[in-house]
Amino acid sequence: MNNRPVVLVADPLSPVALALLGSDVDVRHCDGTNRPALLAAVESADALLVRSATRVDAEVLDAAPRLKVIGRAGVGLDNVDVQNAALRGIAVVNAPTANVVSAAEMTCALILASARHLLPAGTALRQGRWERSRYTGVELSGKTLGVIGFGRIGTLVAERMAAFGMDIVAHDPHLGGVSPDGVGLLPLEELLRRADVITIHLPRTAETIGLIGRAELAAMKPTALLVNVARGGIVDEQALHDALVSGRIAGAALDVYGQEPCTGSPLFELDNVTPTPHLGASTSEAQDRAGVTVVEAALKALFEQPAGSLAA
Ligand SMILES: NC(=O)c1ccc[n+]([C@@H]2O[C@H](COP(=O)([O-])OP(=O)(O)OC[C@H]3O[C@@H](n4cnc5c(N)ncnc54)[C@H](O)[C@@H]3O)[C@@H](O)[C@H]2O)c1
Ligand SMILES: O=C(O)CC[C@@H](O)C(=O)O
Repeated sequence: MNNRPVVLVADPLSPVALALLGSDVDVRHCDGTNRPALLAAVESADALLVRSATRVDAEVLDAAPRLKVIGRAGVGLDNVDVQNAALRGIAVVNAPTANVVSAAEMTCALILASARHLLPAGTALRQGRWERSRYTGVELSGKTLGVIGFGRIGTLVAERMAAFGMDIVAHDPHLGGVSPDGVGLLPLEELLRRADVITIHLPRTAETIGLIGRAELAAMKPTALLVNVARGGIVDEQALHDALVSGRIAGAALDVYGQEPCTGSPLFELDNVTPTPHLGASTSEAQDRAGVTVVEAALKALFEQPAGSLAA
């Protein structure tokens, strides 16, 4: 069928979501991280579907005269120029709840892995070294978890880690001093001083970039573990490297990086760092939910008449 709206899929989406696109649209694929390919393909696109890898900035919007809707299959919208899209009348839809359980479970996995040195101990064993005393860990029960950003994922992490016997404190200035479930809200400096494990669950915004830098790392306990499953750039990676090398803090687990994909970093050389390649949302359940949410929203934007235009 000719004249079908073109839906450009620029990051891998779940097969369930792709099947839902159906035959009323012309589905095309490109690698959104390949800039020339993206700029060429978006020219004929009526809808653009992405995850976190494709950057949808002014240059992409300039190259997309037909675009009506951008679907972001996940939570963070920091890779989409939302304001610019709005000025052009392009709808932007995301899936704000689709992957939050997966991201929270990933965070808990990284907290446990860091506390018990699972990655370096397993790596040593694969290399033939049985290093039991080197990898003595710490218990989490009775320790304090500091959650920076107490929204959907931060709350889910707190609930889960409370089941391990952790005391929970949080920092979130946007909650107006009132936290769900009576969790103590603290100023950032106090949380940094008190927490044994600190986990970050913030959007990347002008306000949060560089929020955890040298001064904040210096305020933490020398035994502290820092976990970031939110966004790269919120933690200053050079300052973190220095703090980990000098023993200023004990360890870190990172799912996200200032530049992605990140295939080489001095942080990856350190035994007390547990790195993962932005896997927080990478479960089949989360990807199905996120993909279906944005496909449904994109089809609605393409085929439903906006209110007020029906009589025209
Ligand atoms: N690693 C992954 O795969 C993965 C998966 C999902 C989400 N994420 C990231 O996690 C982030 C958080 O997701 P969410 O669903 O919990 O979002 P959310 O909007 O529910 O919660 C974010 C919280 O951060 C708070 N906040 C904003 N600025 C702050 C600041 N300067 N200091 C303290 N708190 C601040 C907000 O008030 C809000 O309560 C997303 O924006 C996304 O970037 C990563
Ligand atoms: O699956 C992805 O692309 C990661 C998405 C995740 O970082 C999010 O913000 O939802």
